[in-house]
Amino acid sequence: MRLEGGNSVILRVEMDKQSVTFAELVSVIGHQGGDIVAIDVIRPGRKMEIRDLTVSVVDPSVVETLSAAVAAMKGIHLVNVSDRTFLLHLGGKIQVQSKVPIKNRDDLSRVYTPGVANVCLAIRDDISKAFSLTIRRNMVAVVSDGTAVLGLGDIGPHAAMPVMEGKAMLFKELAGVDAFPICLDTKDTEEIIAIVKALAPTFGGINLEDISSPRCFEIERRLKEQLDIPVFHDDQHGTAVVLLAGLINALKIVGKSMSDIKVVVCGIGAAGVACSRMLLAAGVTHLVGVDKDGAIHRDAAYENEVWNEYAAMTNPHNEKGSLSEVIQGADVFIGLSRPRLLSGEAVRRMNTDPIVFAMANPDPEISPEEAGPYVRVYATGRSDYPNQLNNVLAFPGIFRGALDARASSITESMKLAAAKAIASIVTDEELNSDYIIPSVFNEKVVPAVRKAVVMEAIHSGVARKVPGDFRNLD
Ligand SMILES: NC(=O)c1ccc[n+]([C@@H]2O[C@H](COP(=O)([O-])OP(=O)(O)OC[C@H]3O[C@@H](n4cnc5c(N)ncnc54)[C@H](O)[C@@H]3O)[C@@H](O)[C@H]2O)c1
Ligand SMILES: O=C(O)C[C@H](O)C(=O)O
Ligand SMILES: [Mg+2]
Repeated sequence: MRLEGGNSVILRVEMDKQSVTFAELVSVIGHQGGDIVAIDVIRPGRKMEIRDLTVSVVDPSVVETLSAAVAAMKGIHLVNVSDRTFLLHLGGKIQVQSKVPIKNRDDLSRVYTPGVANVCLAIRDDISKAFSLTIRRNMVAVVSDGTAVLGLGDIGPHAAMPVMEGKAMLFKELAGVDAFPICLDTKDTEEIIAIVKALAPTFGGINLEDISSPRCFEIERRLKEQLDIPVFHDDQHGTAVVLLAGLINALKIVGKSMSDIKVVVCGIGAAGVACSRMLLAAGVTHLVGVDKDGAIHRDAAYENEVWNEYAAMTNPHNEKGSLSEVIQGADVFIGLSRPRLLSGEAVRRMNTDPIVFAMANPDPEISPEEAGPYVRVYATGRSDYPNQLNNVLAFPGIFRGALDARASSITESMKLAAAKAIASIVTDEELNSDYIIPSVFNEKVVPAVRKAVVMEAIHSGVARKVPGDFRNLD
């Protein structure tokens, strides 16, 4: 059995108490490398009893032998073995909830016909009232076509849904933004643009997610042109914001500056292109991008037009070759590609105090175990290692700020301000190689990002409203 996210399983067992004791069961599980961390009695009984045992294992590969040993015990019927992560997904992770109860005719006639009609007419006469009188004010669409889901690739719209539901949960839990996942059964650029455009009256913002490159660039650009609400491709810009925040702090640890470092970005897709642009805007000059066929350089004519633009703005020495060649002497590696593409041996050939951000999800380009002996600062996109560089640090606060300022778009300066805000949460006293970026659970993150985004929205003229808590600020 493959354990998904966490090393524990739930065994549902039916016990015949006349032929087996609980102590015997505990002993068999312990013998097989399992540790019972929780017990729930599902159906009590004097003779037969059903219990759910949450069993933690250090090595997930023992689950099969452990289950077989339990199933083989006299007086035990192993009803099923479930992964806690799968159980958590039963029936999906979010639901729609009403804000007001409907208890009587009076309530009914106000939330619904006839009362609702006047509200509709008020919006017909002044469309901006949709922001005050409907869910639009606080509602974001999380839109995916399932073509670049995490690092899993094109797994389709149905399989993408758990990630999109997860993003919606994070919006709500971290920033109070209502978000709805929408997985589209089309990969056609024109169709996606038309559908999202048609959906826009329902939403105050559009978060594009896990749409593969290069289509994602065109889809985002065209939707930004056509819509007057923020359109934000999270894998590009959320990632770039967090990456910059992490790099600002990592460079303080190694005492290097943006203008002096050589950066190698691996995976020049949605995230890789946007992160590279962000780094160039932040002052990096020596940046080399590497994709499947090696370094992106100016002597090639790429079918992917974005790579031709990329070649023009990066790789100052027009380096060619594979990742293991161009990594030579690099100060920073940024992985936004696939698992296990970087070897410890390659990291050994980087400059002194190498910084490795292996951000592919769910499995990084190099594991912490392999990178450990050679790196000075190491980060991944995952929550189970130190230094989680994940766009979840950015998108909730960015949309919170954009919605509160009723911004018509999210500008470059809003993103830059968000990156600096995230970086600044880690104080100089706290900063160390295992703490370059605040935790997702750090309660300062969303307010700091929101504030930075609102201020910049006002300065850059895209705010259509000044939130109450900003009215008396200069
Ligand atoms: N930590 C985060 O916050 C975060 C955010 C966004 C994306 N990511 C991760 O980054 C990866 C890319 O995401 P994306 O949305 O940009 O996807 P994408 O499909 O747009 O880009 C992936 C790129 O990797 C390239 N690639 C594939 N094999 C390669 C190889 N052997 N060597 C070099 N490049 C190779 C592909 O050609 C493509 O250009 C995924 O693993 C994703 O989970 C992480
Ligand atoms: O979903 C994540 O954890 C981050 C990012 O959006 C990704 O696609 O990997
Ligand atoms: Mg994503």
